Amino acid sequence: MGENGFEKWVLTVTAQTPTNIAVIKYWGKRDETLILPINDSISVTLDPNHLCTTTTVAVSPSFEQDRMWLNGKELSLSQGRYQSVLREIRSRATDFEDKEKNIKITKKDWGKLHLHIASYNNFPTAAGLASSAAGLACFVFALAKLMNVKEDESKLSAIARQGSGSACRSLFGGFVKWIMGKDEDGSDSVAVQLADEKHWDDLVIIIAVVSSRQKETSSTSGMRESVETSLLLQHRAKEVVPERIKQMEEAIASRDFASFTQLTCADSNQFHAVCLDTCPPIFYMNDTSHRIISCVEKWNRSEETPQVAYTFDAGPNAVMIARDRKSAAQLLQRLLFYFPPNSDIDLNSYILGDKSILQGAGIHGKNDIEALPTPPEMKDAQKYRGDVSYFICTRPGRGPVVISDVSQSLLNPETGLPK
Ligand SMILES: Nc1ncnc2c1ncn2[C@@H]1O[C@H](COP(=O)(O)OP(=O)(O)OP(=O)(O)O)[C@@H](O)[C@H]1O
Ligand SMILES: C[C@@](O)(CCOP(=O)(O)OP(=O)(O)O)CC(=O)O
Repeated sequence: MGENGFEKWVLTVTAQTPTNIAVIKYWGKRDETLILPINDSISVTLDPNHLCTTTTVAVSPSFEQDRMWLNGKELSLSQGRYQSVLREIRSRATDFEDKEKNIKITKKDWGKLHLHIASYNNFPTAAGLASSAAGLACFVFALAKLMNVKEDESKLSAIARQGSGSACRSLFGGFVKWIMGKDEDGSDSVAVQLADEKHWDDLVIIIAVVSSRQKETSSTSGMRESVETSLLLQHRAKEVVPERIKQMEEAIASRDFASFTQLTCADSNQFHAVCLDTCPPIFYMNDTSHRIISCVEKWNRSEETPQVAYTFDAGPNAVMIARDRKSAAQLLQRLLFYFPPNSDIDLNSYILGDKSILQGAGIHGKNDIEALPTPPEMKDAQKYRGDVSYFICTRPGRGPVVISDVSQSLLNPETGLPK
């Protein structure tokens, strides 16, 4: 290992990884431990400038056990999923040498050395914004870099998959497909990139973080119950998704927004229909979610061609994908008309992310929100003030990167403890 006799060195790597939103949903496993799905899925990676996980991993002979801190609080790594991922990564570690620092770690050493991991999500954790996807992908990506794992992103995706299914799609930017695979050991259940983030860069994504008090069923247990009880899920996985995957791949390749929207909305609605078809039924969307669907559907129908796609994961938050900046501005006007902020909230904390969309919508202050006209396609002018906590404006984004700027490390380079 270290050859300086003192064994005091700490070696660190910091990485940043995006989150993703599925447009053809993963819902249901055929293997719970390996996390193998019952159908393929497709996602869009979200811009890490607005939603991302940053993780620093460190190794040192002075560490006495594996430890992890999430958003500054220590959490246990004893959970089966973290253990599977750590085992898989360690088994692929290769020799590492830093002559300058006089550090040498052999493949065998990696099995004995302990790790410190500190991670930070720049958005709320466990709020239905897929923190587990970005988090587990970053965990795997950063450790793979530290341990000199020489496998490509698809191979790493098969490891991230064992931490959380949707995490495997966060190993790539742009548009990503998780191929369900056939092998029993899961080696062919991997993510691949369909197109990078520049392929369709007109798209603008607006997320409505919907206020919700109720505790939701976790994705893991929800999908287990659906597999056990929903006949609609069997039909969906066998008959519906395979066809939709083909059509979605074509829609993305040809930037066909009308087909993209039709498929995205239909698939989100079918996923929530499966939840209702589960016994006992699972309700992820709430009244606000339904109002957002209705607003987008009415607007799309009033236009010659669809302007916005919507999709909802295992929670009430809406993710809306607009055709371009102009339609995103018009969407934001509609959303702010129906869901103006409470009086104690300022505009700056109500619209997060790419605030330039606000300018496009002609909204410079809260007064402009109050002055918004009723959207022409709507007769109902009722407002639902405070039903949305905040909006995030973003776009399709890039995949994981290593951050070489040491000032961004979350662990102290001397002690290996959180800064
Ligand atoms: N940065 C991270 N590093 C490692 N693990 C993380 C990280 N962020 C989240 N997690 C793990 O994911 C869990 C939260 O996942 P959960 O599925 O409940 O919420 P979510 O992913 O934010 O929402 P959803 O899956 O509904 O979109 C955390 O309790 C933690 O175990
Ligand atoms: C509705 C979804 O977001 C479900 C995500 O499920 P998870 O990946 O969170 O579940 P586990 O594999 O059990 O960790 C749809 C999707 O992302 O495809």
